[in-house]
Amino acid sequence: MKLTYDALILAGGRGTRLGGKDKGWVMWSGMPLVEHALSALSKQEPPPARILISANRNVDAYKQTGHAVVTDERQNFAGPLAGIEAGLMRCKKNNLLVIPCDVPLLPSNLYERLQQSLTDHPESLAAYAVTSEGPQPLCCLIKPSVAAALGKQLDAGHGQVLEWMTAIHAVQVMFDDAAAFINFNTPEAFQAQRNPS
Ligand SMILES: Nc1nc2c(ncn2[C@@H]2O[C@H](COP(=O)(O)OP(=O)(O)OP(=O)(O)O)[C@@H](O)[C@H]2O)c(=O)[nH]1
Repeated sequence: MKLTYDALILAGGRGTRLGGKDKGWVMWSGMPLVEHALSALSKQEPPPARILISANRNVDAYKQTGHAVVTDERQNFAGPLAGIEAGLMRCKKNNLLVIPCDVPLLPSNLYERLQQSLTDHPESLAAYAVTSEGPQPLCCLIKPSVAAALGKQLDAGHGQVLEWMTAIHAVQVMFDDAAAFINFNTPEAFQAQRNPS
């Protein structure tokens, strides 16, 4: 029997390196990044039972995608973990696949590989992607039972994602295709990808 899971698209950041733009609505290859993220999720096998969008601006526009929008409980852009915390408040049963909105080329086996690794390591609370370019801790699958520990971590002022993943002994899952995890977070990154094949 295949497991059911939910997904969370992180689109709640400041977008400072893109001049403060709301990254989910920045266009690339004919679509806003949030639509690329939705497309990447629809290609997962199986696709998520439910998709949540973590956003702190343009909430009504995100709702127009037809998915539930979750805003951070913490003020002033406390970072991606604050978005994950708010997502987990709405997802108490299923594992949660987290993806950032600014990684539009994600592989279609992201969920399958991360879930397999959690199945292989049942004691683990999370699994995240790693490529030859380094860890990609925001491309992760987490168990809902981690919510309380995450809240405490944030209360203590520790917002670093990799630090948290290390603290909870998350499993690393190696993906060969580093290009699939390219982060579109600077004007240069968009420029470099202007003509995708
Ligand atoms: N919910 C939520 N998501 C965030 C927050 N900060 C960053 N993110 C998301 O986390 C992912 C990685 O974000 P970063 O690139 O580190 O930060 P950013 O704010 O998007 O961009 P910069 O300000 O240029 O660093 C993106 O998908 C962001 O939308 C936050 O405070 N809350």
